[in-house]
Amino acid sequence: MLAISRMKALISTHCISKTTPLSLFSSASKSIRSYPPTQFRTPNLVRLKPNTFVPYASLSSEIAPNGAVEMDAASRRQRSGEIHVIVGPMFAGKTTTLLRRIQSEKGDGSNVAVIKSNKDTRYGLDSIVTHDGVRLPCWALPNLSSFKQKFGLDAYEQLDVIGIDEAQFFEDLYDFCREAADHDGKKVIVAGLDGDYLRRSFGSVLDIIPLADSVTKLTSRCELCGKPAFFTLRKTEEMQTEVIGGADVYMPVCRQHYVSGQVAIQAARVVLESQVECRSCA
Ligand SMILES: Nc1ncnc2c1ncn2[C@@H]1O[C@H](COP(=O)(O)OP(=O)(O)O)[C@@H](O)[C@H]1O
Ligand SMILES: Cc1cn([C@H]2C[C@H](O)[C@@H](COP(=O)(O)O)O2)c(=O)[nH]c1=O
Repeated sequence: MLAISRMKALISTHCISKTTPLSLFSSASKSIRSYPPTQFRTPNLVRLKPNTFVPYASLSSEIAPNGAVEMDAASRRQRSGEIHVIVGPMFAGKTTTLLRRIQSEKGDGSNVAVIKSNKDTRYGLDSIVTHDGVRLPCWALPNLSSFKQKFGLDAYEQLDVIGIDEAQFFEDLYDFCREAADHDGKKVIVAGLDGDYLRRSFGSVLDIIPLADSVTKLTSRCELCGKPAFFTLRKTEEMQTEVIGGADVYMPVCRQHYVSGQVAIQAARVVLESQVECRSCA
């Protein structure tokens, strides 16, 4: 109770109205600069991008000849970031959706960058590529913490939107997304597998759901019956979590075919293992 009344007193001494977001009380943002959600909109705010509002008084930006509002680095840092997560099984269109959103942001005049894991070397390291062959240049990195340094600190300041593909392979996903959205004011769009071939949580993708503004779960088509597919079946006998591959190794399946597929694969594995044992006995 004491703590709550102290907090209330602290808040009232700042003379902040009821509509002020809590982020304004963080030590990092002492002045009132940016207002994230639409419900906090007040008449003296100007709209820069969807869900980005900055008071006229603090606006430090220029109108480009094409009409786009160009923000300086300080304004970029002070506005509110966003995190959007796209999940689903393989072949569900996660990369396609990420690519479309990034291209749409670019079309709106945002500075964008896309990162993918350097573990996935299927289509080379310089682009993210959908299963349909659509590609976009990207940074292939071993981890996300190296991005700022590699991209360059000045260039990072200028970024509005960061896309992350194959997010399940990044161990530092949670810290990177939180820092980029909460402190650096970036919009982060993350695409990745929520589950592995055994339907276990994959990497840190599910850990960032509590940080997210939106979560989109996509489905594919079951390769065996054409019904909506929620899961990824591994067709080979490898048992480690990470095995890079495409349609040669994996297929999207519905619940019924996931269960029957797992039984068939397990039976095949038993047969193979007994054959190996027989050979070593002979
Ligand atoms: N075996 C397959 N099953 C389903 N879709 C496939 C398959 N092979 C290629 N595709 C195509 O892949 C597209 C999705 O590609 P992509 O966006 O890269 O998916 P994800 O990133 O979710 O794996 C589908 O729209 C479909 O046209
Ligand atoms: C299910 C599953 C997948 N992987 C790998 C296979 C691919 O290289 C990527 C997923 O790519 P996509 O863009 O979603 O098509 O992840 C894995 O290593 N382990 C798994 O269990």
